[in-house]
This record gives sequence, structure tokens and C-alpha cells, in this order.
Amino acid sequence: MATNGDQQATPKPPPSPSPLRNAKFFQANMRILVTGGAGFIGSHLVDKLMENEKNEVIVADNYFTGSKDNLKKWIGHPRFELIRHDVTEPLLIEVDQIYHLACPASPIFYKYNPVKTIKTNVIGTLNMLGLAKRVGARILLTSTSEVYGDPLIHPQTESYWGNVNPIGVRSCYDEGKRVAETLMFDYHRQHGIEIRIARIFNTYGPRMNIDDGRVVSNFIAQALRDDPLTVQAPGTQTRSFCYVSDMVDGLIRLMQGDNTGPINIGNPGEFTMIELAENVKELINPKVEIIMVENTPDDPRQRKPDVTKAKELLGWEPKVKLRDGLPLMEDDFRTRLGVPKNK
Ligand SMILES: NC(=O)c1ccc[n+]([C@@H]2O[C@H](COP(=O)([O-])OP(=O)(O)OC[C@H]3O[C@@H](n4cnc5c(N)ncnc54)[C@H](O)[C@@H]3O)[C@@H](O)[C@H]2O)c1
Ligand SMILES: O=c1ccn([C@@H]2O[C@H](COP(=O)(O)OP(=O)(O)O[C@H]3OC[C@@H](O)[C@H](O)[C@H]3O)[C@@H](O)[C@H]2O)c(=O)[nH]1
Repeated sequence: MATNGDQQATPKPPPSPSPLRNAKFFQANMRILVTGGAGFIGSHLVDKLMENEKNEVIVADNYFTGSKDNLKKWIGHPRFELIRHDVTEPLLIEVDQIYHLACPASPIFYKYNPVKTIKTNVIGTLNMLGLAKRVGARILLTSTSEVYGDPLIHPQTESYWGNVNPIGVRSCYDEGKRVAETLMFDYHRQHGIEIRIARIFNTYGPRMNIDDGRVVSNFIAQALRDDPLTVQAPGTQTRSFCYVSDMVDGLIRLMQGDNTGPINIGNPGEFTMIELAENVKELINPKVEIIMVENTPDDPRQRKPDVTKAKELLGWEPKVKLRDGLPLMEDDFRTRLGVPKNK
């Protein structure tokens, strides 16, 4: 007989959701928790979810890298609630879906307090799975392309197990997300929880912190301030950049569909960091200098998603090309930095 610990056991059916879900006369809105909803991707996701009048959105965030400012248009709205909460503590609320994003995402922030980063990924994800189990909610984890580490196959498919340093300075994030994925599947197999895992590749767009430290926000802020664009050596390392509206569309499709994932969500357009700097220079400030600076350990040398699965299973593919997305982000950064277009 299959036991709870048996990896091959058939998944149990999920716990039943609230009876209100099938109620005829009660107002049965979809109650959606977004952890990390005050951050960059989270706040765009909230905007999209709030467009549907059947959705009630609850954000839980500790404001480590996020800000209430990102959600100011929703504060006071009857279908919206904002809770100052750290996911490393349990949260007792009633919801139907959980988008679990809470986690610092920029390397300079996740390396700042690595122990807290790993606690957020492990204890935070356990707490959110416990909540999902108690109330029968479906839960989506925003995992990352960093689970592939410094990948030895290219482009990366979901079946690739990765090449991750378990004791390096990035491990609190990479290994933290890998454990978070493991926890998701263990709760699915052992308790029948409905799970969804998105492996997000580098995403950019308006509302990124100006001093977030990630490459696209750094280059745009530097170009607007007439500071040199700092390409970290050797500059031939590659990334593939997805515009945030495409990302949000992919996350919602994954949540609403029938596949657990993991599914890569990202834009396969691949650029070296030198090419990215040249694009920013040409589009935003042709006079700006590009300089080479020292890199940090374990920087992945190449990254590009294979999005076949997302296309086939979610009917999703990215629409916004890098050269169309950069000017949209430039406009937002100009407004926030107070740098008009024709200065
Ligand atoms: N943006 C990307 O390129 C990218 C790529 C891969 C994965 N992701 C994942 O997507 C999610 C969102 O990333 P983002 O780019 O919007 O980053 P972000 O830093 O803007 O947002 C993260 C949010 O989580 C909150 N948070 C952090 N620790 C918390 C805690 N312990 N309790 C409660 N809230 C906490 C922060 O305050 C912030 O609002 C993260 O899980 C990240 O790992 C992002
Ligand atoms: O100013 C800079 C910043 C960064 N870089 C380079 O740009 C590349 C991308 O660096 P970023 O800091 O933007 O992000 P990374 O791709 O290293 O990590 C990201 O991956 C996906 C997500 O999970 C996270 O958002 C983050 O970990 C790296 O090769 C880095 O060396 C520069 O050349 N100049």
C-alpha cells in the first residue's frame, strides 16, 4: 500500500475549497492572496487581477524591497486589502488562490541578508503551503531561471536539473528556490494541494526600483543620469529579458490552467550584457560611456528559456521585444528621476 512518504503515491484529491465557492446566493468572489504584491512584478499582477470585478485581492508584504507607493491606486478600494506581513510568520486568512512571490529578487538585495533570504524561501513557502492546505487554496510559486544555476545546456528546458553551487554567495536564493519547488511538489503529492510553478526568466519594466541593482534598471538609470553604463566582466554573459506585462499574462494563465509546471516563462530573445548596454545607449543616451567593471562570483554565463511548454500548455508567448519595452521603462524612470525627454 502506498504510504505518505512514497514518492510514487498517486496524488490525493485536494481539500475542498470553501462552500462559498459554489454558493448560489452569496457573493462568491475569488479571493486572491498575492505575497510580495508591493514589489515590481507583484504590483503589476495586482493591477491585472483588480481589472476583474469578481476578484478580491489581498497583498501581504513586509516592504523589504517593495513599496506601498506601487499599490497606491488600490488603497481604499473595497475589493483590495494590504497587510504588512512577513511570510516567515504564519498567516491565517481565507483565500481561494495564492500567488506566492514574496522574496527579494535582485542579487544585491538577496545577498544582503542571505539567512533571511533562505528563511523567506523555505519557511515562507512552508507557511504559504500550510495556508493553502488549511483552506484548500491553489498556490502558484514564482520560482526562477536561477534554479538552472550556471547552465550546461542551452537554451534551458524544464527537464534540465541545473548546475548550482550549493555553498556560494547566490545559493541562498538559487537553492532557496529549489527547496521551495521541492516543498511545493511534496505538499502536492502528500496532501493533494493544487500547485503551479513558474520559472521566471529576467523580467523588466516600469516600477522597478531605481536602485534595484539589476542590469536593466541600472543601465537605464545610469543613461538618464549621464553616468557610465557598468558592464560587469566579461560582458559576453547572456540574459533573455521579458517585459512585465507578458510575465503577468503568463502567470495568470498558469494559475488558471491545469498544469502544475514547472513551466519556463520568459522571452527567448538573448543578449550579451555588452549588447544590452549598446541598445540602451543607442535608444536613451548616445553620448553615454560604457565601462567594464568587476563581476561577482558564480554569475551565470548564459541564459535563455525554451518556452515550448508555455506555448503548448498555456497558449502563451511573449509579445514585447526588448527594443519596444526599453522605451516604456525609460518613460517611467524619467518621471521618477525628474529627467525630461529633451533636456
Ligand atoms: N524580476 C525578475 O527578473 C524575476 C526573475 C525570476 C524570479 N522572480 C521572482 O518573482 C518574484 C517577484 O520578484 P520582483 O522582481 O517583483 O522583486 P521585488 O523585490 O520587486 O519584489 C519582491 C517583493 O517581496 C517582498 N518580500 C520580500 N521578502 C518578504 C518577506 N519575508 N515577507 C513578505 N514580503 C517579502 C518585498 O518587499 C517585495 O515587495 C520573486 O519571488 C522573485 O524571486 C523575479
Ligand atoms: O550594473 C550591472 C548589473 C548587472 N550586470 C550583469 O547583468 C547580468 C544580469 O544581472 P542581474 O543582476 O540583472 O540579474 P541576474 O540575471 O544575475 O539574476 C536575476 O535572475 C533572475 C531572477 O531570479 C532574479 O531577478 C535575479 O536573481 C549579470 O551577468 C550581471 O553580471 C551588469 O553587467 N551590470
